[in-house]
Amino acid sequence: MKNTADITVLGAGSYGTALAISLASNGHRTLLWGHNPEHIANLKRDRANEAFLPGIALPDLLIPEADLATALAASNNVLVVVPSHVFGTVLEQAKPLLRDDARIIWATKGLEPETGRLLQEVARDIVGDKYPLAVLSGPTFAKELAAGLPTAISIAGTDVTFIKDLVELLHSPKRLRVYENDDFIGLQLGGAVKNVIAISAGMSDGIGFGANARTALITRGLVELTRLGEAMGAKASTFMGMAGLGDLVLTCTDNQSRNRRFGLALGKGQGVEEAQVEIGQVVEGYRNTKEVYALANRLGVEMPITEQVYKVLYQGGTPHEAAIALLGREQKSETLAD
Ligand SMILES: NC(=O)C1=CN([C@@H]2O[C@H](COP(=O)(O)OP(=O)(O)OC[C@H]3O[C@@H](n4cnc5c(N)ncnc54)[C@H](OP(=O)(O)O)[C@@H]3O)[C@@H](O)[C@H]2O)C=CC1
Ligand SMILES: O=C(CO)COP(=O)(O)O
Repeated sequence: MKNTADITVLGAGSYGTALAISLASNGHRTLLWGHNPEHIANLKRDRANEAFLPGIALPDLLIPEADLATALAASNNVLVVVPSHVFGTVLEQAKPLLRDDARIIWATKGLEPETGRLLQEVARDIVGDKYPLAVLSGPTFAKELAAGLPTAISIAGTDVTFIKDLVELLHSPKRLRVYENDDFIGLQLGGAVKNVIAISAGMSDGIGFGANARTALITRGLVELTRLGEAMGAKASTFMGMAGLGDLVLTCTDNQSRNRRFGLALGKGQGVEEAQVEIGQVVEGYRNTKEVYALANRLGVEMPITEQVYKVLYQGGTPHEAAIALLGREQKSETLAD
């Protein structure tokens, strides 16, 4: 069989598979690489990813692949969809196998563990300046995307041609609307910070608070994200789009979100570890709360919701204490500067 593809996806979990399904459904030959050969063998046998997206058939043009070298030789377009804590590791593995004309995009939502660096910095550090980079961000639950339900998403990066080609590959007039955006930093940051705010919204609902509290958290979470974004050179207007408000509303309000479900479990009194095990998939906000909180402190940006989530996850605080601390803050006017 020919070893060429229009795009190679790295990461065969929920979202990597969903994006690969979407690309293949658009008529593009898509290689889907996963690091576990047994999992890839199951995908080939079942023509479905029963572990992550049960019951959804893989289109004929989606080719599961267990060998990284084969996957990376097949296409110059490389879409990375692994959790943020292994993003660097996977790029390190990929680096010696990349084609000269490779172009790298990721749909990972998070920051580098410990350093809190944006993934664009991690990628540049590992692969150098040679390859165009891009990010995909926005409100997109894997299951709905894979099922072909209408979805919209944003894309930004370092190279206009790469972005245009990616829009061509991803956009579907029937299912997926892809918006070009010129704020590379803002799109990455939105995807990381919304995870933290979704945990807070889940905690609030888990405690038994109502729609008023949840909506206040989304709204003030957007203020925190915008403040941090502006301090990092992003545009405030980006956060009124797909990767800001869009992803906040999605993940804070719907139980498909693992970050929200994690918060819900904590709000109901479950422990951090127990809640993660029960969810069984990546909960990016768990690690990313630490990175976002540290980043805010380094930049002197006030992020009270993030601070309270941090206290619950890492300092033994309870969701009730977090709520009391937020409600008891000093009165202020509703402007970004405050
Ligand atoms: N699911 C969604 O709806 C969305 C997810 N995202 C983002 O996409 C990223 C991936 O999330 P998602 O697919 O949902 O996560 P899942 O938990 O569903 O899957 C993660 C996948 O990554 C694999 N993996 C873990 N470690 C490595 C490694 N070292 N090398 C290669 N593969 C590895 C896992 O394999 P194994 O099972 O063997 O550990 C698994 O297949 C996250 O940043 C998430 O925020 C963004 C938008 C939507
Ligand atoms: O990023 C997502 C939707 O846009 C997925 O959210 P969770 O990681 O919380 O499930």
